[in-house]
Amino acid sequence: MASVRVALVALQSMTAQGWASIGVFLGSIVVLYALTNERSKTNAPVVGSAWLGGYWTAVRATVGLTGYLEEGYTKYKNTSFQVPALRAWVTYIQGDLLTDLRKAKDDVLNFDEEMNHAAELQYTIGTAMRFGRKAWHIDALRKQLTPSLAGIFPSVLEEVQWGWEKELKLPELGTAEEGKEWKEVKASDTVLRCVCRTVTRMFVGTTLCRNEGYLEISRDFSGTVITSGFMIGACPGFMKSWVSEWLSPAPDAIAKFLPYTEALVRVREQLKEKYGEEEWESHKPNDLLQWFIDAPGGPGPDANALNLTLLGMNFAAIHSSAMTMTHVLYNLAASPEYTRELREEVDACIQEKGWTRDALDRMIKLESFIKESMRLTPILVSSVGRRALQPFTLSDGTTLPKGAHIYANLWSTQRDPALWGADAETFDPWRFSRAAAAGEGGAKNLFTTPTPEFLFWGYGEHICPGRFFAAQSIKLALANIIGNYDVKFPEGKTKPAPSFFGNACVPDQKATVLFRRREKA
Ligand code: HEM
Repeated sequence: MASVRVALVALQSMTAQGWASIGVFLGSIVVLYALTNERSKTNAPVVGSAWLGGYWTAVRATVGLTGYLEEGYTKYKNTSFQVPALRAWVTYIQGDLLTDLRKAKDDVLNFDEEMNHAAELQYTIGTAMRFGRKAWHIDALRKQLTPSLAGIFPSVLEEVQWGWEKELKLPELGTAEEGKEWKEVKASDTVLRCVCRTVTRMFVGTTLCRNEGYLEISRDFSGTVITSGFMIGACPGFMKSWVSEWLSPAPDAIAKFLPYTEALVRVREQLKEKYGEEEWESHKPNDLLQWFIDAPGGPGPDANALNLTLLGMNFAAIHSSAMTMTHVLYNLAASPEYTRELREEVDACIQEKGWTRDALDRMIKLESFIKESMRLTPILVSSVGRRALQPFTLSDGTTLPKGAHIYANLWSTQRDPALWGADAETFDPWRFSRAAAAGEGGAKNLFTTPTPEFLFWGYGEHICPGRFFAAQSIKLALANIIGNYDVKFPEGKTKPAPSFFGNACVPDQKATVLFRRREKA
């Protein structure tokens, strides 16, 4: 309050000269903004207003991009349109134009450059960690992680079950504490903590996935990168490097993470020497760090390079999975009628196959429920972001100059009645399991299959390589919740609406849900 009072007094005593200086400063920011962003403008129609170089629309789109996406989708179906953002003009495509985006190679429409620009990675993380430059780490995810999903299933299961027990700390049923068995927890925090444990177990194994210090750095890192990237992105180009001096989370996180990575690598090298090359093969850990060390073309046991790449992977994996899972958990807590049906399926599969991957694969309704949540509450409202490295013309005649930014309109596509039926806006949990049971759609019903209608994981060459792991972990965590706990919203509360920030669709960060142990017959 005191600082507000000081500010008010300062404003009241401001001279005409003071006001003029503030006006000139703000005006220069808008002019600089307009001049810098003009370069990314295309000849596509503008949705919103080009007034003040688009600055006003850009400010409004920061928390209301979906409104512009819907307007553009309705007006320009199958063609492109553009909306200004604080960091640049962005061209959105939809419908048939997705084929252009899928076919374009990186030397024309580039993934890395767009990710670096969107999250200002060169300022927030540093150039050494730029997202997709080292293809060896993507190869490791595709060639090692996905085929290892069955092998790592028992450890992921153990971490999921241990993590939820640890975070919820529920009293046993029938103990003195009975009657207080419902426990209220902040949903987004609890999910983030559990997801971080699971991801860390897969990344570096058991040594660190229960180390609270390590988990804290992992959790905080991506969140800080995202928020500081947004703030830096909103500044005119000449200020970015200066602002990032204050905001970049990279140096701190890299320094804190390094001793852990060094210790892990050192122990592995010592063990390798002890066992000898041949025996090491059957003893070495089955985790991401080891796949990175062994990756052809990778850095080998260079702890500095591995440290940066692991942090980059944290950035890609943790908040994306946690936000997705929180959206799904809200849908679950909001619908006890669906939980009953899901529980029947989970119980039947576990009874027949135990807690195995086979059982999980048979939970078709659960997968449908999760996919429906991903469809209506995705974590990004536009995806498949690319930056033009050279001029490129889309098949509707839109010309992208060098430096232009292009995205697929995920939000409107995933809720278009022409693609999903008249009830496109309704949460229909069995939409995909029903189609599968009717023999319609085949693999299109799976929650990991990208299609031009389901852009949740991206599309084309850079489709998320972690999606099979992410989807399996989320499904497993949900099956664990349904099988072992009851969950609902507190009395009088319903599912909270997400909030929108830039391109992100963020599940409510404050809402609570109630958990209790499930009473089993
Ligand atoms: C629900 C969780 C996740 C979501 C929604 C998600 C979504 C995405 C999306 C939309 C892209 C861009 C694709 C494109 O532009 O076409 C992407 C790329 C990527 N994702 Fe994920 N992701 C998730 C989890 C993960 C996990 C768990 C990992 C690692 C284990 C991961 C690693 C990556 C990497 C490395 C890329 C860059 C691919 C490249 O450079 O070609 N993601 N993800």
